[in-house]
Amino acid sequence: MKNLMNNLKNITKTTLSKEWARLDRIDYDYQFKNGEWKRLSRECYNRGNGAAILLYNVEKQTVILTKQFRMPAYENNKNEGMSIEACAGAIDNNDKPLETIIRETEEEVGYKIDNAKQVLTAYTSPGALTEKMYLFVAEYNETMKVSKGGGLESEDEDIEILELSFSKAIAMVKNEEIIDAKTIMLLQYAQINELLIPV
Ligand SMILES: Nc1nc2c(ncn2[C@@H]2O[C@H](COP(=O)(O)OP(=O)(O)O[C@H]3O[C@H](CO)[C@@H](O)[C@H](O)[C@@H]3O)[C@@H](O)[C@H]2O)c(=O)[nH]1
Ligand SMILES: [Mg+2]
Repeated sequence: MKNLMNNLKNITKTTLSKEWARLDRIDYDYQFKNGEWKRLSRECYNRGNGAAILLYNVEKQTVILTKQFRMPAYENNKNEGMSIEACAGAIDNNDKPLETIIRETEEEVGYKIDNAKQVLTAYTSPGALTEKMYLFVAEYNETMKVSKGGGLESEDEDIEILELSFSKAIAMVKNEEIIDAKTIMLLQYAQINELLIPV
């Protein structure tokens, strides 16, 4: 690919690990603001992009979230392994974010949605991950519930489905029971744009 930045050249990539996802070391010459060139090196973890969705119900003033074990969070803090998150999934190579999120919503929480709106796009950790997340919202109701959800056994997913009042979810952000970034962004998006109103 053509290099669009003229303060960057001689980019080489070395794959350090390639099991579930790929860890590359990328070496490059970088020109600082003072004009000086220097060879630098950064490790980039590539597990593709992702999509996440906040399901909300205006009549009931509720949202659907998931709870699952996350080893990286547990590794950081043994009390934080069980993570409360908006439904989310990795985007397969040729999929569009919308296709991914429709599929993941059915697999993880059992709702067949027809109307999802993309509202935010965010790098989740641009110093370390190549991942960009596409964030959606959609209304849900009981007529859309088509299966029990819980995730794919074939992928060893073990997902608990939570239906919470919006007020409770916002309170859980404040008291740090919800500490997943994409989930906080989506809940705050809903609050700022008054999709739901916490009491
Ligand atoms: N064997 C194996 N399985 C893995 C590994 N890493 C993840 N998995 C499993 O692969 C499945 C992927 O499930 P998805 O629903 O597609 O993704 P996700 O884990 O929910 O991640 C979503 O949210 C993340 C941010 O919190 C995003 O990073 C990601 O892109 C995606 O949107 C999960 O069951 C997960 O446990 C690994 O290193 N080894
Ligand atoms: Mg998931």
